[in-house]
Amino acid sequence: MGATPEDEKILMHSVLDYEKKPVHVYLTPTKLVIENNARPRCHDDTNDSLALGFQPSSRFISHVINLKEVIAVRSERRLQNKEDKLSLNPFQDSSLLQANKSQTTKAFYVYVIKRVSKHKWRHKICHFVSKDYGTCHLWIDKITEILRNPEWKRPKRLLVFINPVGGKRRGPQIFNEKVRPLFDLAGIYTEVVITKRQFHARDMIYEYDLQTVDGLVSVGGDGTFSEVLNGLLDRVNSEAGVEQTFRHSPKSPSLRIGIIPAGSTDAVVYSLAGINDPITSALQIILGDSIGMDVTAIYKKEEFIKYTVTMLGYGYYGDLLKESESLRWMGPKRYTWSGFKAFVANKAYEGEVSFLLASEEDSHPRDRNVCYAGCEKCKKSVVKNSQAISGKDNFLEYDLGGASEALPSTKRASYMMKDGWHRVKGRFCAINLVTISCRCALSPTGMSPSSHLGDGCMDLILIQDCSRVQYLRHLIRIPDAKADQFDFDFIQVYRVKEFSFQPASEPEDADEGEGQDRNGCIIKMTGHTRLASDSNLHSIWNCDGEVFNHPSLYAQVHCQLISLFARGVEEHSKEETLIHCPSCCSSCENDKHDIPE
Ligand SMILES: Nc1ncnc2c1ncn2[C@@H]1O[C@H](COP(=O)(O)OP(=O)(O)OP(=O)(O)O)[C@@H](O)[C@H]1O
Repeated sequence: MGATPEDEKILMHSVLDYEKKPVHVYLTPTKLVIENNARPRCHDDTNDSLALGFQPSSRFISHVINLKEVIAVRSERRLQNKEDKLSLNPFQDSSLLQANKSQTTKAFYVYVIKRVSKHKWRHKICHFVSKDYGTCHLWIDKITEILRNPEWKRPKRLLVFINPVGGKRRGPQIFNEKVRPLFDLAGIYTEVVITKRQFHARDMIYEYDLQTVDGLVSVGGDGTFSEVLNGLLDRVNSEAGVEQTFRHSPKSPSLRIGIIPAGSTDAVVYSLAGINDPITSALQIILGDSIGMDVTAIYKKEEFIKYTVTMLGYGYYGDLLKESESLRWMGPKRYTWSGFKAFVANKAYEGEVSFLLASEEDSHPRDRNVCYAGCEKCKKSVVKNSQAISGKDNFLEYDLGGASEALPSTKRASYMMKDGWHRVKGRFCAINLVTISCRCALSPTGMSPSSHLGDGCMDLILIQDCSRVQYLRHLIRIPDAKADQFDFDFIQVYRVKEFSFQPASEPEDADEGEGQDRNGCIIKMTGHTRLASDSNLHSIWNCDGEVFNHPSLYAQVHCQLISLFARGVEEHSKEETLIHCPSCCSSCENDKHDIPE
């Protein structure tokens, strides 16, 4: 049961029927408190709608509804009018409707979210009946007024982009059947655009009057979200006069982005919510949940290419993507097949990786400190980052010595140069750089399970040239939440702020080092001896699931550059408490008002 709101101001009190029993109901600025009828009455029940000063007592409270988790409140009459017009009310089963027809004006419904299983949200309907029309409408008006509290930042108007070809091509259907009815219920106006081509969403964001909306919504996979993100960041930076030069400091947009998963991998949504469930994501948008997420800017040499949020993968994940692009007709299964082919090919690529370590002494990719909703590490990082930005160029300000000592037993084969950069040269099966954990259905804890959404760091995973058996041992640990997928001699992991890669075979190698101290030793990672062939010379980069053909790449992360309509992954133990909340489990179990999936 939630905290007793005895210390909260009581805005309203009435005796109402709830679950067919008379109960005392109290309204506070944040809660609806239901007290069972065992409490002795000290008020005239016929005129108690504003019985201020009558406090609930924790001894009698049977149910607390958190108003921050209320989607909407509706009168029964409004629902019945809608029912008459549409002949089907998606939020109510017909038996309940029939039963209530005799009380057309005295009942109201409170739609509140409920947690139905690990990370999955639905909504339930709490049905209240008052003695008269006036009391009923007083309750509706007062709750509606609280829900409109501007501090709760709930969106009222959204620009929605739906990719009709992403994933299993169900984007429009998912939006119309699962999301739109919830947005309508919450009174959110949407302008919907079904994208007609690649970059349609991005180009439209460049032109659209963004002042007229409270947020953008991407209905699709990671590629669609990436377009929306890049469109918004390009637009905001262009308007702010920020040139996207090498290592620029992008401006943070005030508009938030929501994501309704309808793609193949949905790694961003998975990492944000722990599940790729369109209804859960829609409910978090409605509640106005906000979370800051890191964004990585990537450059080819010094030329800005784009912003990314999930992963940059060279070698295994680059080859996998290259293969999968020609197999789009297979839908999401193409990744399994391409992954198998890339595994069998077992290629390794030569090059030099350079990186600037993060200064967080207490943080590294193997610390098992998972990022959950309300993550303290992310909260601290945003403050620390804003202090760093307000200082001068932070390029050489990281405490590299401290960070080096703090890293755990990870095999450290890098060499730190005088300029603070670490270098690793060798042959790599995979170079993976993740900005967030990159969870997905195949890997529920992600490519880097301890990566944070908003700590201003990327996790660098270097997989040295190794045998198929060794690589397979690593791969099979990825979906296993208890195993350490990085605990191998051929894998190194680092938490970094900046990164660059130069392939050994690129002609541009001749120019490298301009303006930087490149003197000093490079520790070589020795791998298996292979016969070099042309196809082994270089891979491509997999950037958020999109191909980037140029092997040399530079990446810099920006702490919580973007705000999303999301809550973060709720910790399982906390969720269980909520699911089995003794005060509400009976109404949760009895609820049968889900939108059909
Ligand atoms: N009408 C369209 N026709 C062709 N391509 C489109 C259209 N609309 C959007 N796109 C492009 O489709 C690409 C793939 O979309 P998306 O990433 O959403 O799906 P996915 O690849 O199946 O999912 P995921 O990225 O999660 O694996 C994106 O790059 C997007 O720009």
